[in-house]
Amino acid sequence: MFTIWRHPRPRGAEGRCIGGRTDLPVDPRKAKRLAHRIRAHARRRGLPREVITSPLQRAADVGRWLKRWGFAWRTDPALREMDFGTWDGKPWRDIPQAEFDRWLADFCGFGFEGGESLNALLARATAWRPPCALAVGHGGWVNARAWQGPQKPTPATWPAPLGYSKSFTSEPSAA
Ligand SMILES: Cc1cc2ncn([C@H]3O[C@H](COP(=O)(O)O)[C@@H](O)[C@H]3O)c2cc1C
Repeated sequence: MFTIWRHPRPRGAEGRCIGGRTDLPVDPRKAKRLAHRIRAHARRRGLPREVITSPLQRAADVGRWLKRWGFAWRTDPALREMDFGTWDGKPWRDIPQAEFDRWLADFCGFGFEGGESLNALLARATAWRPPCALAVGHGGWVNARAWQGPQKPTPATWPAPLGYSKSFTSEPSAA
């Protein structure tokens, strides 16, 4: 079993398509606050002081605080948010409606011009093996890990992301 937190609210995300290619900063006080909560979570449950995070700073900065407090911290690119390709970082309003409609028409297979399809994210998140009980990552990744199917996600069934700094506990996927 492992618990993954979504990173704190980053700076500059409003109205933009922010994915695995856009490395937004996070307020150090917010990163420290989440790190405190993760440390308390580990202490309450007697968990090893070990954490793994996405390499993107909005998640990694939480790992850096925990490292200062004696945790073993490492990053794993497999925890990155979905790569939205040429859309990544752009204001949603700047993405042509026709392109957006192409995505909605092929929600899981659409590749975002040089990015990663939702199918690929689902495969990546499902296959991930937790090396420790504590992780910090991203909203889309957590949704992909939590997706139970059997149907493939659609624009109507894809859930809203976990709130910033909120957690999800997942059973290790049975191999
Ligand atoms: C299919 C899909 C649709 C999304 N729409 C937004 N996000 C995701 O990408 C953004 C960045 O996530 P974070 O802030 O946690 O790094 C958020 O809007 C989140 O919901 C999506 C992710 C996926 C996979």
